Amino acid sequence: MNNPGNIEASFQLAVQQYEAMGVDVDAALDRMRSVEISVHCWQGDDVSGFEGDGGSLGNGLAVTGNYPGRARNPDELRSDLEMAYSLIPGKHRLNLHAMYGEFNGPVDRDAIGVEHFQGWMDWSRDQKISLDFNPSYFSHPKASDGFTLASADSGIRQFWIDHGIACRNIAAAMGAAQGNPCINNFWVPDGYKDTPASRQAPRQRLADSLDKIFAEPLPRDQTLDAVECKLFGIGSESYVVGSHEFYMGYAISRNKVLCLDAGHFHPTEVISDKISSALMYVPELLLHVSRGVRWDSDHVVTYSDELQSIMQEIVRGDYLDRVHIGLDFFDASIHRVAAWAIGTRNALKAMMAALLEPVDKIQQLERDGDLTARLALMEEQKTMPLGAVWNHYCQTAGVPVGADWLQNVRDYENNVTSRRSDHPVAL
Ligand SMILES: C[C@H](O)[C@H](O)[C@@H](O)C(=O)CO
Ligand SMILES: [Mn+2]
Repeated sequence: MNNPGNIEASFQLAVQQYEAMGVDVDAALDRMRSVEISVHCWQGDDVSGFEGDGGSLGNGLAVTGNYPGRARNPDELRSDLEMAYSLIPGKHRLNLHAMYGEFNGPVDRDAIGVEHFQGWMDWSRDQKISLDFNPSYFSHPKASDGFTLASADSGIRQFWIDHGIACRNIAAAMGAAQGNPCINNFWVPDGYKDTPASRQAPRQRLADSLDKIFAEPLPRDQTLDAVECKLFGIGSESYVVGSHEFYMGYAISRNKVLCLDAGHFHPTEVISDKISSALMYVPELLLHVSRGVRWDSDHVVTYSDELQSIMQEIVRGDYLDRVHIGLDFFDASIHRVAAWAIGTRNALKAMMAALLEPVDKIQQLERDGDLTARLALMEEQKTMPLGAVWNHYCQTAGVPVGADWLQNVRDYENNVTSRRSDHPVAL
């Protein structure tokens, strides 16, 4: 257990060190408090959803691990999320997928409505947690050949267009209820395992389907449409219809939010370097902060160089108002609440490090052509006492300091998640 007095004393020393570097720690903490991370619901149940048809995960998504105690219904998922939020400093959002509605019987995806998300909306109001949303274009019989909105079958396309329209209306209702835009992110898995004969035709169909979905303008203070590209998936190794170039062009030409997922590019390609380019041409970005290991493996976000670079880019470019930060990982080999806590705390810690940089100073050095001092100061940043400021931030936010949160998860595991059987429980 961390000692509160030591935490405060370490913080005061850290403030002096940052001040000596020209950094205003109070100002950084003020900005930090306004950073909202959209926590993804799907880490809590291995992307299963609550449609109750026992269908398996498909369309290029794979979750590995069999740690006991996944959430089996919305109440369990909400309970697990509340536990996770209690370990994370600040006020954050929830990113909900359409397959997580409360359906009380078979409701196909083209027929979902706001009523199926009323429970989530009530919960979000009570918890003061804003919602984001996603249509679910996977794990469904009408996506079993790997094609949805880009299908050559007009009936299949229409089904998924109707799903997209239904999801936009749900997202707009969520945004109206919460008083801020619900980001509605479209990830469409369509693609071929092997070399296509026409790369063009599916892309024309995808653009046409999306145009039909987005035909009705919805108030931007209620919902913002985002589109997410991908390089390849399991089973779509040779060709993904919604590639980076496809969605970059689509987002620019249709004034949409572009979603960049850290696991959706070549292994050595980083999204941190795309942020400033994309924001020259699209109004806003959504990030899916993830961690690919050799492929888009959706590992829990660690405090990696790329995570730090992503947050540095957001801060150095002054993009905090134009970049929405969401998470996208799913690991079933460790406790799922711990996965949320580790990944979200790391994302926030990296944001704090970026906010504690002497940005004006290093950018001035760069303008002056003093690249030696620029590198020297950037390197000094790496051993500044970030941990002391982070611990203070956690303590004052009323969440566990250091690794103390792990005991909370252990207690929750003993009292709650370990008592769940592996069999789904009906609502
Ligand atoms: C479940 C999510 O929508 C999904 O992970 C998507 O965002 C993605 O990244 C697919 O690879
Ligand atoms: Mn993603």
